[in-house]
Amino acid sequence: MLTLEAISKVYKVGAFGGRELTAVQEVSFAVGPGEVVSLIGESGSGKSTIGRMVLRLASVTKGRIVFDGTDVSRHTGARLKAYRKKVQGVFQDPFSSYNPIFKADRVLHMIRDSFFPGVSASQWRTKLEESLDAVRLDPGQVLGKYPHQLSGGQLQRLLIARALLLDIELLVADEIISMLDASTRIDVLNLLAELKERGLGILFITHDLSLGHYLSDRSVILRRGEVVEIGPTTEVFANPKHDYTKMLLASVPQLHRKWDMA
Ligand SMILES: Nc1ncnc2c1ncn2[C@@H]1O[C@H](COP(=O)(O)OP(=O)(O)OP(=O)(O)O)[C@@H](O)[C@H]1O
Repeated sequence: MLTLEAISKVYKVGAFGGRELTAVQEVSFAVGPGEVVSLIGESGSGKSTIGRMVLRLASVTKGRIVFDGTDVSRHTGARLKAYRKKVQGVFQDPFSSYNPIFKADRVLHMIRDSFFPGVSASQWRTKLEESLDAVRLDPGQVLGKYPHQLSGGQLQRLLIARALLLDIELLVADEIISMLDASTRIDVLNLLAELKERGLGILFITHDLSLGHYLSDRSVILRRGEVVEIGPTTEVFANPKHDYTKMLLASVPQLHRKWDMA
């Protein structure tokens, strides 16, 4: 479904854009239908830049993003809009995705305006109910409410419902549970697992190895913009080959162990 072929991103930085920063260097991997691929790395390793390139929110400096056999990396206009019907993203901070002066479900109605202008009110209502049902939200509890009246978990689910309105094939989930409390995290992770069962491909971006492990079929370990290790998650976690992966795994806190000051 999605294949990244040696994609690179070079940002112009410094005064007047006089310097270049290579944030992502020749990264290649694939995400298939019903597959969860974790993209794991420390802060600044280039994870979000890759997610933003996949979502076509950042331009691709070099390489190709192939989706269902077509290079989408330079799509614009109607072709980009068609791609975005299939590929959507949800990000870390659910609160920043909402305008506090509008009701939260405005994010859903905006999808109708831009993608389904011809759909009748009753057809839209059915579609809305289906997508809220898929993320296990009760319409009565969330529709007509302002963002501050909803929890972080509800807002994050609403954003996933928004993506589902479009019959997406791939979801880019960029640190979507980092800001949620522990019990809501498991809820959202379980929801992603259900969506995976229905055939949705998920690119799960995280700096947290334990979260990366929970859901994913394959893991891509990123360091300073380059892939250092890639493979089935169980193998990468049980038998890490690269020193950087070993270091990341060693730094995961162990619940049964106390912090050793020595
Ligand atoms: N718009 C931008 N302009 C210039 N440099 C950028 C831009 N966005 C990101 N960078 C730089 O690119 C590198 C990779 O950043 P990116 O946000 O992709 O990393 P990340 O792994 O997602 O980090 P985090 O987990 O902290 O979000 C960093 O050095 C960052 O400073």
